This record gives sequence, C-alpha cells and structure tokens, in this order.
Amino acid sequence: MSVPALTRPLPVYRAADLLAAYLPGSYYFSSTRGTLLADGVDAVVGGAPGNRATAAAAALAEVATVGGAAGPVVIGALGFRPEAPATLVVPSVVRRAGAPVDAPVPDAPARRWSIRPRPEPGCYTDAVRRALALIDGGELSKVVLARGLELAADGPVSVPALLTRLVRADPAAHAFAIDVSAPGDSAPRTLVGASPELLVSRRGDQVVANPLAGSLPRCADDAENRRRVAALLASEKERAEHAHTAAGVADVLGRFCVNLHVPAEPSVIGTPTMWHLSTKITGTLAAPAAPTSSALGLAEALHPTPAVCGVPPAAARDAIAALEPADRGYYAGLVGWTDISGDGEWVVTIRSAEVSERIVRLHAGAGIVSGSDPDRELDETTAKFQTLLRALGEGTRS
Ligand SMILES: C=C(O[C@H]1C=CC=C(C(=O)O)[C@@H]1O)C(=O)O
Repeated sequence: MSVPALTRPLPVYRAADLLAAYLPGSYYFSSTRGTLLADGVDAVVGGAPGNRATAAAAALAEVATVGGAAGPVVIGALGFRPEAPATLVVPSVVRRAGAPVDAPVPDAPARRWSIRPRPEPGCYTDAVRRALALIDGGELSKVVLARGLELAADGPVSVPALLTRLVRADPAAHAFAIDVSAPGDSAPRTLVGASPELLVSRRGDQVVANPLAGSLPRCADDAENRRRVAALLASEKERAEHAHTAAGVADVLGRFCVNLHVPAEPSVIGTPTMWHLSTKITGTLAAPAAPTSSALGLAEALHPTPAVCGVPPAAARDAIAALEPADRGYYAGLVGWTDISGDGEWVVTIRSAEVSERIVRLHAGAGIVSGSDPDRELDETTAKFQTLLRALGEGTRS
C-alpha cells in the first residue's frame, strides 16, 4: 500500500495583500524581484561589524526548520558607521509574493507638520565649501555630504500609509519598512523608504550591483526631462562623480567574481523625483558557498560605497564625521535580506526616514567632487527629500 506524501500546500499571496498586511513591528521589503513580509523574531543575528554574514549563516542553519512558506531569511538594516546600531533578525514567519504592480496612490492621511532642517541650509553649504577645500588640497577626490530634516506631525504618523504611498508611487523601487526599535526607545521606531540603489543582489552564483551617482531632479515637463537626461550624460562633473562610485563597486565585486561585466558608459535611470547616472554591474561568484559570498557578505564588503561615502574611503569617512553635525544612524547604511542558500537583495538606505510616533527624520546627501557648486548640491538634497515628503503628503517643502 502506498503512503500518500505529506504535503502542505504553499499559501499564494499577492504583493498587494502583503503590503496591506504590513503592520509596524513587521519587516517588509519589496522590489522588482518580489515582496517579502516577515513577522516575529526567532533569532537576533549578532556578529562583529564586517563579519555578520557568518553569524547570519549560523543563525539560519539553526532555525532552518521554520520560516513559513519560503524558508527562513535574515532581514534587517545596518547603519552607515560600522559601530552604528544594527537590526538583523531571523523572523518566525516569512510570506512572499511577486513584485508590486501599478495601482493608484491613496491619499496621504491629513496631517499638519512642522519641519526643521538639521542643520540649517547655510551650514550645509558651508560644509560643502569646506569639503571642496579638502578636495582642492588633494586629501579627497569625492565625499558625500548629507543633511537632515526633522518633521513633527500633529498626531501619530501611520507607517503603513507611508509605506503604501511609497510602493504605489514607484513599484519598481526597493521599498522597505523595518522595525528598528531599540531598548530604551520611548516609542517603536521604523526605518522606511524607497531606495533606487541596488547595493547587491545574488541568485545562485550570479550577482548584480547597480551603483548610482550623479543626479538631476525630475520635473513634470517631458521635453525638459529629456534635456536633463542629456545634460546628465554630458556633464564631466557628474560623470566623474559617478565613475568613482562605479569603480569602487567593481573593484570590490571583482575580488569575489570569476568574471565581472562593467559597462564602459553609464546610463540614466529615473525615479518619480530624480534622474541618476547608473551602471549595472553583473558577475559570477568564484566561491558561492562561502558565507562571505552570501548576499549579506557581499553587501558588507561593498559598504560604504562612494555613493554614500567617498574616495578615498577613510579620508571621506573622517570628512563626514567632521563636517556633518549629527550621526547618520541607519541612513546611508544597507537594508535587505539573505536566505539560507546565500541568495538575497541588499540596497543602499537612501530616500529613507526613521519614524517614531509623531516624528519623522529624513536624510539626503549629495556627492561633492571638484567643480561642485554648494547651492546646487543643497538643491539636489532638497530634490531627494521629495520622495519621502510627497509620500507624507508634504512635497516641495524643505
Ligand atoms: C546619497 C544619496 O544619493 C546617492 C545616490 C544617488 C545619487 C547620488 C548623488 O548624485 O550624489 C548619491 O551618491 C541620497 O539620496 O541621499
């Protein structure tokens, strides 16, 4: 007598269902590769900065029997500085669906906001001038300087509404909402955003990275947008800014890959708010079984790329510490997931915010190279804020 196989039908979810099911405290990540919604914490992944991939692999091996339909993952976010707070967990339940599809953007909840730039715009342009002096002095070739906005609402901010508006405004973005609450926080804290920048994606032995640098704002006029795209491609200064980033990423990935394809010329990608010079780098891993070659291992090796730090990296880090008045926290770090096979997707934490009850903290940065104009860099950060400001129903201010 044959024994029927014990099979459990895998639940099938739609991306829209998982987006609708997101609640603060969950872990959400979506991109053109698919949607992931995870809940509960089976294990917290520790590990020393730079070596978290090994700790992640060990944690995944230990909980390999749980993880719902999709098997266990490590999901979370690491901050910009190696010693910054980190959130990396193996959730108890993982639900997956395909990529988000086009759907109308719902209205933002009605809120009144008070907005404070941190620092004041004049302090930011002063910092850019000081960075240009370091560049002129030969200490640096590029540094990315960021500034912040602190928004206070007249009531609690709905993170599900914010996430939904971000995903609907740009279903191709890498959208995320990660619970980053820490002991001692007076209220739950969520890192939420829609990053255009793929740090690294891995499937089997195939890797893809998509460094971005060199930007212009997008506008409502098609002809003007075409002019801006052409201007971006033609600008020596923007191309130099981009070349530093693409070369930095290619250099690191080259150490892990047996072959690496780096297009000779950048292309342009668009988000609803920005145009960016882009280089899509692809490669084949030499040792895919090594934890250091997992998606998280590669992401840690790549971070921080010159898209958020600079060249040379140590001097750029020092300049950022000296010229930015506040810590970046999770901004300009990495956010994503890795599974037990080492596959996964990590993105650069830009176009992001930390939300805690009534307060939303945003950051945006711009790459400073020889020839940068402080006022234009300020304007670029203002344009980059629009992704989050529009999703909050507060576009065009700052
Ligand atoms: C640092 C940010 O963007 C990076 C990614 C794309 C273009 C950039 C730029 O043109 O400066 C930045 O390197 C940010 O959005 O905060």
